[in-house]
Amino acid sequence: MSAPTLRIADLGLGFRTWAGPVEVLHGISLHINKGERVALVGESGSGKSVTARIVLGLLQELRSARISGTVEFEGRDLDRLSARERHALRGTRMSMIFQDPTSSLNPVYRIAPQFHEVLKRADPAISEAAARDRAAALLSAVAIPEPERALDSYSFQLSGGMNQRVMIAMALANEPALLIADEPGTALDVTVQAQTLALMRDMVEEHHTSVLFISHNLGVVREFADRVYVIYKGRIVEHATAEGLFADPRHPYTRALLSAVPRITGGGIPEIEDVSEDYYQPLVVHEGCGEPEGVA
Ligand SMILES: Nc1ncnc2c1ncn2[C@@H]1O[C@H](COP(=O)(O)OP(=O)(O)OP(=O)(O)O)[C@@H](O)[C@H]1O
Repeated sequence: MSAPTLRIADLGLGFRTWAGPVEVLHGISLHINKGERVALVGESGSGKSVTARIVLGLLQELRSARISGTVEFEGRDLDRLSARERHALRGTRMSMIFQDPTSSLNPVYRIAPQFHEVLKRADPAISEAAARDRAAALLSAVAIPEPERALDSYSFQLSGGMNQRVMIAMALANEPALLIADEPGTALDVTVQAQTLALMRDMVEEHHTSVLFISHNLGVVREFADRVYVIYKGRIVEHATAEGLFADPRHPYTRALLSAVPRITGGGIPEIEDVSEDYYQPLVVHEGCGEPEGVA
């Protein structure tokens, strides 16, 4: 049996800061099998983005960060790879979609040369013409009506929704095994956000891409994810199928989150003000969550 796409075991993270050491992750474990869409959901500052940055191999380069535990990507321990090897994985075997497309599209270049750069990461010899053909096909696949025109545009000439589509097409251009999606669509209006998510779901289903979906938004998680890990202050507190989590939330923190949602608009995650000792209760794992593939 093949290894899971991602397996994180007992991941710890601390930073040295001017005010002294801070511990940010306290032994996180999670896995994503091939083709699974897994959400990491929690309030601001709980440790979602730093987890993603470790998976991408970015925090390993930061001298103030101290990382412990294991991160295996397609069966390979990231710790045993060189910085150059980790760099080579980004944009090829794993890629990232950010909440704001303008942060990953360069306003100074038209879309076509940006696709060329992306495709060159997996195929350094690809010609400009071949890259353009491939990019046009990718843009058609994400339902951009006039791909050739979009390729000759700058990102600021395209609508927010179009830019999201371009970004999804670029992120999937090299057929990554893992897509990390950090709050996709929150910068957009609700209709565009829903379309973007539906498109992303179709694309990853078609290519059996695994997804680590990082979100504040419980409504979106419910729509998109197969399984969910709820994170609270650097600890996973509940692990469930998406269906199980919403039907039967068991950890006090998850319950507080879900009961708070109807009171705010847009399904976003509220800051829970009544912090309770109960939120530090141990991890709750629901039945039916499965094990990482290939692990006895
Ligand atoms: N370079 C750093 N040095 C010190 N502390 C950091 C650093 N990067 C992140 N942190 C801290 O780590 C914690 C987790 O941050 P992280 O960005 O992962 O949160 P998050 O769950 O992604 O929040 P949000 O939803 O707001 O993006 C925060 O308390 C943050 O201040």
